[in-house]
Amino acid sequence: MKFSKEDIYKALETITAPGEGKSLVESKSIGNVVIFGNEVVVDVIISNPSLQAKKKVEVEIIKAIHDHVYQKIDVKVNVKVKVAEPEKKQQNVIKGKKIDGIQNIIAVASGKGGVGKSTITANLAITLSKMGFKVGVLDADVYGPSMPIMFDVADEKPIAVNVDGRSKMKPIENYGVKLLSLGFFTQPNQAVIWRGPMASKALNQLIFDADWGNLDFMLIDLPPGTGDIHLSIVQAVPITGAVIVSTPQNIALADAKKGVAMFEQKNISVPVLGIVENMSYFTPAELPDNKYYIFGKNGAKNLAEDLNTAFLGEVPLVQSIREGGDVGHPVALQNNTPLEDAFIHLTKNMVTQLVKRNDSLPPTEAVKITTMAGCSAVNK
Ligand SMILES: Nc1ncnc2c1ncn2[C@@H]1O[C@H](COP(=O)(O)OP(=O)(O)OP(=O)(O)O)[C@@H](O)[C@H]1O
Repeated sequence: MKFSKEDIYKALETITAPGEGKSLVESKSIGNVVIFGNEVVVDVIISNPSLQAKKKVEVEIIKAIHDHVYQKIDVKVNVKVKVAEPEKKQQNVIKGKKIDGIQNIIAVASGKGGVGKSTITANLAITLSKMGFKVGVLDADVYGPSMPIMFDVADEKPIAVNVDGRSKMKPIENYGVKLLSLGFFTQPNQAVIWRGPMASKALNQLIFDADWGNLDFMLIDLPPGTGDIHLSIVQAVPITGAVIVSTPQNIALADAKKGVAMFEQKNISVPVLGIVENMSYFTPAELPDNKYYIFGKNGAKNLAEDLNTAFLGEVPLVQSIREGGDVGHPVALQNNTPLEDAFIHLTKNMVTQLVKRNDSLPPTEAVKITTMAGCSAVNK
């Protein structure tokens, strides 16, 4: 049976592009169609990153070609996820005032709430500190600042110190990490309603009116979502790169994709260092060789591949991670355990991506951390 590209395109016209109300052809979702004898390869680009959406479009394409052209065609479908193309020139521009003494600022974000962004931030910070870096954490999660509990300093209050004739807030320090959080200034049972400008003013004070000293890394734990606060922070602070945390679950991945798109937007242009998959699988203590993929398998890994960003690593769903956070003793403080290893792996990958990013940045816009390349943490 002979058939042409036109026959294939006609068949593809019968399929509606998800969320577009037009056919795959009309919405320009078909990247390419190649025919090799009895084999047809279709490249399709969709905007929904979930595995279900990819599978659905693949099945529809195969069926349409079989129904409308010929039953026995061997159809191969390559599904790619559409990413908002960052403008090449803009990508390396770091916005905001440089903060003296702070070398690299990393925003940790998630699209969806409750995926473990704060847990990952706390453990990354502790791992960086164990590797010998000077680390600070700014808890900017205005909706639920949890860092004071995770660092076991919930009852502390930052004091004012005099720095060069100016009064500044002194971060609280524990586990080798300096910490400031909006949580230090609110009552634990008080529901504070922050308006965007008010929250960003408070956060600006925690950044610029604080005595952070010299830091290799400041990690900013952002609130979940892609809102007002994020915009205020990225405009005020020269963020070196963003780390996106997601679980492998479809709804979390869809939100993580929005998070990546937010940082890559033309007027934000914060380089995304990569994606961390949290709660990748569960292993019961009594069956240490079994892995249960409760939220789905490899979702964040696939998303990272689709979005052409680095996959930084996976962290399992483990009771001790939750307990460690709740009692103020994060698991990264452990020595010689699989969980310590997981966070070391994650942290090394993040630093490696950061070094790559800084290498490609003009020297005036980002302070290179390649001076720390001698540190065993850096995989160059
Ligand atoms: N890998 C994990 N294994 C077990 N529990 C986890 C893991 N990661 C996070 N948790 C637990 O899940 C809950 C939510 O985590 P966390 O507060 O870090 O999420 P978040 O994304 O920062 O939430 P928020 O939306 O409030 O910012 C916490 O109780 C935490 O201890």
